[in-house]
Amino acid sequence: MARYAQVQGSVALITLTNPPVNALSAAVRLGITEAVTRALRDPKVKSVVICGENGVFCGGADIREFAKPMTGPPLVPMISAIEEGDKPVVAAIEGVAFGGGLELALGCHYRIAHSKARVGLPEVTLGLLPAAGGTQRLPRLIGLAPALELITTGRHVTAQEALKLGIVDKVTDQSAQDLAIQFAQEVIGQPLLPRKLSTQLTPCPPDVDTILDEAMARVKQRARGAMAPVACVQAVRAAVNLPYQAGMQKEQELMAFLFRSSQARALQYCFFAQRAVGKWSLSSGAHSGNSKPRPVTKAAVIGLGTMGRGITVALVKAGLSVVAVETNKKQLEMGKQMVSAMLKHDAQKMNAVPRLDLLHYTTDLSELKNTDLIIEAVFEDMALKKEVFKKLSSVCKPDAVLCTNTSGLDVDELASVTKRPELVVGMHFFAPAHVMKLLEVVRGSRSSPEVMATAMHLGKRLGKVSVVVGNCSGFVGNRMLRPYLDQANFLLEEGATPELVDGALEEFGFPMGVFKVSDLSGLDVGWRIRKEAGLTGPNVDPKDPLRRRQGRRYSPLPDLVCEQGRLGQKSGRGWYLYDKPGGRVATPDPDIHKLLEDYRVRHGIRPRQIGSQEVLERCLFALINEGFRVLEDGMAMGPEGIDMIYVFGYGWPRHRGGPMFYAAMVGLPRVLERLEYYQQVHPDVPHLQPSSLLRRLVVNGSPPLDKWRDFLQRPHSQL
Ligand SMILES: CCCCCCCCCCCCC[C@H](O)CC(=O)SCCNC(=O)CCNC(=O)[C@H](O)C(C)(C)COP(=O)(O)OP(=O)(O)OC[C@H]1O[C@@H](n2cnc3c(N)ncnc32)[C@H](O)[C@@H]1OP(=O)(O)O
Repeated sequence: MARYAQVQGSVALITLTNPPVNALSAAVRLGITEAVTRALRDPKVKSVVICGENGVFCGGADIREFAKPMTGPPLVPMISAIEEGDKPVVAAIEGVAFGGGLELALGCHYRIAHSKARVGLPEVTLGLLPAAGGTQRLPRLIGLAPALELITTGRHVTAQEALKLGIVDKVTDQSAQDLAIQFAQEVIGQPLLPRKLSTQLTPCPPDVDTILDEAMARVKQRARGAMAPVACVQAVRAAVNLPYQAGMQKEQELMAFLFRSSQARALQYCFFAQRAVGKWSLSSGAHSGNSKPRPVTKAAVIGLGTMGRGITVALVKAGLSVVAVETNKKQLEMGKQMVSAMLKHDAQKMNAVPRLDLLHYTTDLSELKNTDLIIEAVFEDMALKKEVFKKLSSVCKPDAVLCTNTSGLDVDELASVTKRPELVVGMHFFAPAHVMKLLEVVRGSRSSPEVMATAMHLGKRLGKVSVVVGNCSGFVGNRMLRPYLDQANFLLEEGATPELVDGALEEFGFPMGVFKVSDLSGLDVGWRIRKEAGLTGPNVDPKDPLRRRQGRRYSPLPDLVCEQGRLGQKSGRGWYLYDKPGGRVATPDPDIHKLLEDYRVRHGIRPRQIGSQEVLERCLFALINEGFRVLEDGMAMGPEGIDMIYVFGYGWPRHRGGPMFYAAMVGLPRVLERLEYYQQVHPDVPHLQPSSLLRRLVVNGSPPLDKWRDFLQRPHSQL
């Protein structure tokens, strides 16, 4: 796991060999320890180079080992032995030096990086802190403020920035390993003490306490309840206030606390879940490993509304040539201006040139003859979308892939109007489409493996976390949102206020509560959908009482709010009051409180005190229950997919792992018991009826999440 060789006569070359990222597993740590001991003992060896095989220095500690009992030599003494030795050690960094990998390099006396390499301490994103001396050595090397920033955010740094910051000593376009070997010979005999970071003091500006206090305030504000960033600041404080050994002691104490936390488990689960969803499989046996994507060099977007514009920007940024089609000339001109502005803004931030040359705008669908893949993003109306698909089917080349960006309409119905249903697939982007990381790739019953591979591959090129989902109403994300929204509305009827519900959800870790999000999206969106579904407006069954629709409880509160012209942020009033139309600062609105009070009086509802716990249980457990139904119906590959959809598309706090992971953390028996309780109290709310999968899992002793698949009734997959 670490290869030893003697090169150029006097240089010991230690190569980490643990593909794919040379993670510091027990075997690698043992290999390094033995190799370093050998090099330090061998009188013929005058200096040492440490590098990684296959163009990667090291991706850090082996995260998979964190769930198992620790074995092998620990990292801290291993790195100390390198630093304390009397021979110069040079780290040759190619690819990445992340986490424990960078800490290993910081224990070396010199660091040489390839120009394409990246370094960083991303432990915070795993709910941890750099606990192999990173919080003590990095501030000593680059100073307090930059070290705080890197450690609390986990940001990756390019070789060029690392050179500027002083993390690395040299950057090369050639082989970092060759330069390191040459350099290791040049530094033989030079004093080593100034290169041993543990012997140095952290360079501190006079306002050190202010810097630390401000950093603490900043991370607390951003962390939304995550503990690791706070612990990172505490550890770095120790690098300023304490001698090295005491600082290391503090680092270990803080790490021990984080290491055992449910947040660390959740964040590490997310790390692997994010990678797992990319490895999709279908019930037919096709999977990501045996299905080849079609080449896509030229794409098209139909419709230049908000979604179409975002999708266009995302495609151009990924380097694709794009034809943007909008039949309305005025809308086309507006879309063109907005897309150009977005691309220019993005390019400016990255100090790059906007690729406007990749774009072609037209009102004419017949210009799509040569495009490989088309994404339809017109208004959410089945008749209109069908008309577009019919035209696309006759205009586009026979092997062009046709995608729809519908947020919940039936992909099969759209496919049925084309002559190539096997080449039709859903690509459900989330607004703003060039920013949001989530993509639901919706498999229609006839979508071919090749077309699934193409959509998933394109998602990856766009930098999205793409999740394969089944073709059901609302797909996965929006389907699970419905019970959540319903519960929030019911809570208002029963005595809550929008700010009480939102407060509980924000305290839980959502960036915005449900009512603030609704105001941001525009309340008319849901209003229109409810009208079309016959839940409000002229199509309501006249026999239905006001608070009951289609055999179940219904809250007309959102409709009443819309009827008053309160459409959310854009109209300056929604569930909250805003300073102006388009304003963003929400303040509680006495008119909404009055509306709620009058409503309760009118319907004879006696308001009651509602606490945060009830808000969370009713909103989140209802959503989770629908997640179990999604699994039961075979609409998702597994709980990991659902969790990634919620983390990347709906603001679910990552340190809580996603709804299904959260359910497992809370305990499935508890979730079931609370759902049963609320179902008894609200028998007219079917979505509180616990799903049969949840019941089966509880009866079977609540197996861990990765075993849930075994309890699905077969054949179940609709994928
Ligand atoms: C009980 C009380 C105990 C108390 C105290 C305990 C103290 C313990 C002491 C520990 C000391 C801590 C030391 C250190 O500070 C901690 C760390 O180093 S944590 C790890 C930090 N590193 C990272 O976060 C990097 C994570 N990886 C990446 O960012 C990327 O994978 C990459 C390296 C940039 C490569 O990206 P890609 O090329 O895109 O490839 P993938 O991402 O798809 O990865 C490929 C493959 O590799 C797996 N993998 C990647 N990194 C790791 C890793 N560090 N460990 C294990 N596995 C890793 C990844 O999962 C992929 O595999 P797949 O999932 O597809 O099977």
